[in-house]
Amino acid sequence: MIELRHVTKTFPTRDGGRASVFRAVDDVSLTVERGMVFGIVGHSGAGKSTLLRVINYLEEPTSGSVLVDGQDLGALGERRRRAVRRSMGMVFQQFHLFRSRTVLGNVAYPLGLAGHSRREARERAAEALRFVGLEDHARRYPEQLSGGQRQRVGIARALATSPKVLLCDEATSALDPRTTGEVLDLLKRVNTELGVTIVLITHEMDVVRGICDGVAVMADGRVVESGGAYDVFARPRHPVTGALVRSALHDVPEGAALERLRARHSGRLVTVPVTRDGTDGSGLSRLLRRYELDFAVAHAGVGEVQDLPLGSVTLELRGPDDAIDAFLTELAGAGEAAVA
Ligand SMILES: Nc1ncnc2c1ncn2[C@@H]1O[C@H](COP(=O)(O)OP(=O)(O)OP(=O)(O)O)[C@@H](O)[C@H]1O
Repeated sequence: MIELRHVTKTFPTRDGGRASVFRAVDDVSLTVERGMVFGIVGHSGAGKSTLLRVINYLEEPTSGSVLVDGQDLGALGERRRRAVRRSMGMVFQQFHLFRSRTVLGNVAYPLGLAGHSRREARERAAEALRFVGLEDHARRYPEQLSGGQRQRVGIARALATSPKVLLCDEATSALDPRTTGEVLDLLKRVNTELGVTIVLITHEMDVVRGICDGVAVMADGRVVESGGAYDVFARPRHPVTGALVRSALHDVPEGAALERLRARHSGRLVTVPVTRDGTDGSGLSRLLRRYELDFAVAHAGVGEVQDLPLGSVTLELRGPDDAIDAFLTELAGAGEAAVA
């Protein structure tokens, strides 16, 4: 388990020529349970990378504490702190592989640093490469691999030392959508088959949607909300979360998209959320039948988070005005309608 208690990280800066401090991470407390895939999301500059680097003390927090399995990293001696740090592997956006070493050499490298014999290092590296499906590429050099394969080498290297935790810094941001999916599937396997806890940071909601159990949303150095991935996305309480969710689902027509819908559909438009416990298709159709309303689907964006449906459909309602009003009132009463 990883526990952050009131963690703050400041950097010296100059404010109009005056020495000042910048709070990259500002009083963050959160808990990542063992065995979880935990996502930290937010826009660029929100403080995600700094927070991730604080977790394994690549950056020492200015104040607050980081506890890993109950051990306060700030209170440990150098030797024990290094041992805890070694139990956390790291995966980077730009892979950070040695160009002059083979794939096997790259994966074996941290094992050599950790004091394993050359033979043992190579055996364990070969095992890690098998896990990521690159055993046939062991003798190649990073340049001869695709971006997705390079990242799989990066993951194999992080796994070679058998970490309990994997910290992933925008691990898929340099990859195309299909390769992103493959790397996410691999990370999910690392989690379920090897029992490794994963903390990942990303600005892509699709990454979180794909594999995260829990999520924390960061803005201006702070965690503005956190919880189960589905709950946070289904009921965003902070505008940053709302914007991130909308940009991933594209489910609520706004601005020019809404104007285009209005030009195409002369009837009343209503956007209805689709959630696991809210209006599902059958409840909606029952309600439409009850008010004898006809409809056309104007827009829809429904995806999955943690294997559960999430999104919205926008309907053009057709029928008498008073029936539509009554329908909308009932829908709003159930806390479900957002009229477009
Ligand atoms: N070593 C440093 N010295 C000064 N400022 C820093 C340092 N590291 C980070 N910062 C500042 O802290 C803020 C948060 O940076 P951080 O990289 O953690 O954000 P992020 O959410 O990961 O964004 P990005 O995805 O763009 O990297 C930024 O404004 C950045 O300029």
